[in-house]
Amino acid sequence: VGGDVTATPESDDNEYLCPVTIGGQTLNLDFDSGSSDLWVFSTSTPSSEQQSHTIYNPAKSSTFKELNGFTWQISYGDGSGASGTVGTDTVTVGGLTVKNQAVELATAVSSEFVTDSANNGLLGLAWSNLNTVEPTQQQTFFANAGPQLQQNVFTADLRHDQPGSYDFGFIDTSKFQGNLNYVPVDNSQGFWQFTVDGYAVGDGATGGNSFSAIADTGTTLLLLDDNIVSDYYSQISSAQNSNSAGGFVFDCTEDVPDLTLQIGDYAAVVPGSLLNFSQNGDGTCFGGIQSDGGQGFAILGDVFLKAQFTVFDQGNVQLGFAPK
Ligand SMILES: CC[C@H](C)[C@H](NC(=O)[C@H](C)NC(=O)[C@@H](CCSC)NC[C@@H](N)Cc1ccccc1)C(=O)O
Repeated sequence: VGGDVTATPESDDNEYLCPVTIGGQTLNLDFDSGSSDLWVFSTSTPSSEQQSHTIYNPAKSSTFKELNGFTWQISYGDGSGASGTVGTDTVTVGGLTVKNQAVELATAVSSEFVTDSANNGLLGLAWSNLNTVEPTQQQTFFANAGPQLQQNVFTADLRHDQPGSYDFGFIDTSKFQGNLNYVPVDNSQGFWQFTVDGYAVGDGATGGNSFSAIADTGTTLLLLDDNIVSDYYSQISSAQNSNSAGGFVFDCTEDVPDLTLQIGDYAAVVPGSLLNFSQNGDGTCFGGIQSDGGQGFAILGDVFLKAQFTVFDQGNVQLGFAPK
């Protein structure tokens, strides 16, 4: 058994949204391999915060069960967050159904979520030890689905400015070139965390120290150590770190170099075209590479994941990468 679901980018590839059916109601959610809570805008969300969101109404679901007294509260690296109550329901993604899946109803959401009207909640795909439900931590959709999957994996094929896909339970070899390159994952902190062995800017030599990174489908950009960020932008003459823009910008006319991350034997190339991320409207462009804020590991978000086909292998606790 498996599932295949379309991942549709918001403008500027800011997020990728996928239809999820919960108790017969379909909402578009942000699939997030950097967290482990499945939460939704619901009838429990204050009407002032519901705005133009699609909301889940547990009262209309014949399979919803309240988990009395259970609560959740999550904070994200960008300062956003949400909290609320918990129940279970039947959740279907691309034809793959999990019964009695913990569904977290938002009673409060931060402004970033209120104003992001295309995003009606998150479906966490990190490891269940990151789930925030109390008093009893809950399993993710992927953890619950694992036993019924032909292969205990999901894959991500995100694209620039066009729909991509997530597949659960199988690896579609038509979606990538060559062979998959696997790297072991350290899931002790709940992330899909692994080691990057070096990097190269443009066609320069591969160097640098090895560093830790997480694969995070719910983060837009490619967030790296400040030293690597400085090295990269030193190759773009007009680049500057702009407080008003919130990061490194450069003239849109510039030729932006590729970045290669060496992951074991695999050279993961992120083409310059993806590293010229968006236009600021004043002739400058915003870079796809930005600082990881010094939290001790890099966050390989959608800018990186658009350039690779990625296998999140829950059964073997490893990640697989291949060019597309
Ligand atoms: C400040 C909070 C820290 C980062 C930490 N939280 C986390 O690590 C959470 C689970 N994950 C996240 O904050 C990040 C990974 C940060 S690595 C430290 N991934 C999920 C994020 N992209 C979800 C999102 C999607 C769309 C809009 C906004 C946010 C904690 O709770 O301690």
